[in-house]
Amino acid sequence: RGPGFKIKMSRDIISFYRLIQSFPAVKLHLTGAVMRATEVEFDKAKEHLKTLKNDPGNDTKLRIYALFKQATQGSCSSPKPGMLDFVNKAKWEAWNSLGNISKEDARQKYVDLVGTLISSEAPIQKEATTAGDPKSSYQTLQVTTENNITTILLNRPEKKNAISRKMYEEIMQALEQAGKDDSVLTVMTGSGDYYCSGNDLSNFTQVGAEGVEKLARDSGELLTRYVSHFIDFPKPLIAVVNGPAVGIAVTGLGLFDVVYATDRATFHAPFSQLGQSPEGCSSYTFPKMMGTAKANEILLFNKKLTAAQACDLGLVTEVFPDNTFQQEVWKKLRAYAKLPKDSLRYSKQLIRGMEKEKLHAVNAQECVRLQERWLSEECMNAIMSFFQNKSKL
Ligand SMILES: CCCCCC/C=C/C(=O)SCCNC(=O)CCNC(=O)[C@H](O)C(C)(C)COP(=O)(O)OP(=O)(O)OC[C@H]1O[C@@H](n2cnc3c(N)ncnc32)[C@H](O)[C@@H]1OP(=O)(O)O
Repeated sequence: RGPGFKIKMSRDIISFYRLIQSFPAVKLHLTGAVMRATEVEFDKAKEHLKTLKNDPGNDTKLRIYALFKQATQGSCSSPKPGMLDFVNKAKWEAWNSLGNISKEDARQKYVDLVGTLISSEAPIQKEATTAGDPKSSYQTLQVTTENNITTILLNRPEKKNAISRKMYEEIMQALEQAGKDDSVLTVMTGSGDYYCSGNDLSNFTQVGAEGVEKLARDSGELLTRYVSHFIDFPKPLIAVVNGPAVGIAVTGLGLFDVVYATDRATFHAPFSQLGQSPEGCSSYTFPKMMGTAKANEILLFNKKLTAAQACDLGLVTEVFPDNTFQQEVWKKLRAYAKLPKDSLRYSKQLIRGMEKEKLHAVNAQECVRLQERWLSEECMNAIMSFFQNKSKL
């Protein structure tokens, strides 16, 4: 058996490429211009294989493996591995299935197969660098994909990442893209010292000619759509809470799958102080998560939680010291992002699926109540106070 047999079949394409590289050097006894050219192509194909971005799947990997073995060692003559040695048996079968095809034929097929894989990726690479790529056109966010993780960075640090109307729209757009892209995990985090100070209160000061009723209706519609994007998000969604969180940035956490927080973070949902009522499905998720009595202190009486308290109540998964927060969290996330993508998606859908209908109903009900609240004197006074610098949370 060659050294490649030590490697598990389920590893990604990079591991697979290492497997191929670890084989003994190819010794070809070929003569003549045409055959030497094929040898050069074969070496080039090995190099090209390194540049593949997407895992071509186990069947193709087995085919590449078999062609490589046939091209370099000839027909398979090793004994068939035992029934329970699944990985080596699959490799042996792939190689053996090539029968007596010549080394030259196998080499040519290897070159052709790698060429097909590379060219099938070419349009995707081109698309990702197009100037009009929506990922690079956000005004209030920075969206990046690296190590199988798409990160949505709330990027209005000068306003403590308060969510303007533009930002609501851009977050929805970023979630739609992240839900469809090749990443395994999606992360939301904040730039600067805050995670997010919640709704930008100036959203309520831009009253058009059609009056405040229209503004309240539009805001209700916007909020319903916004929260729905979290309810329906198809893959694991993780909040990296890098600092204080306020309002909808707290209530929406019940719709994330994992929440990591720095010990500097606080969690504050000051609805009654603002003359408003809960949103982000928190009127359902918070009592369910922590019990009604604990939820009431937060949602009715504006109790601000420390990160440790939020963790005890189940709103936060784990708290980290601020000085090692980023390092520890990202190390964890990079490891999670190596897990099989589809398995994570389907598992999330099983965990959340039964609740979706209920969550949409709660969202709709909360938004109807808020439309009424935004027109109330209590709410208008609170917003005026903030902008007259009379009140801060
Ligand atoms: C379309 C409608 C959907 C509605 C959804 C329903 C959602 C509800 C909620 O989210 S309710 C929660 C709303 N948030 C707040 O009430 C927070 C208000 N902000 C504050 O109390 C404070 O700014 C603070 C405690 C977050 C931070 O205080 P401090 O550290 O002293 O910083 P500054 O106050 O100086 O803030 C810097 C700068 O940012 C502006 N800013 C901060 N948060 C908001 C905000 N939520 N809305 C608008 N602007 C905000 C602040 O005014 C300062 O701006 P300036 O430098 O003065 O221009």
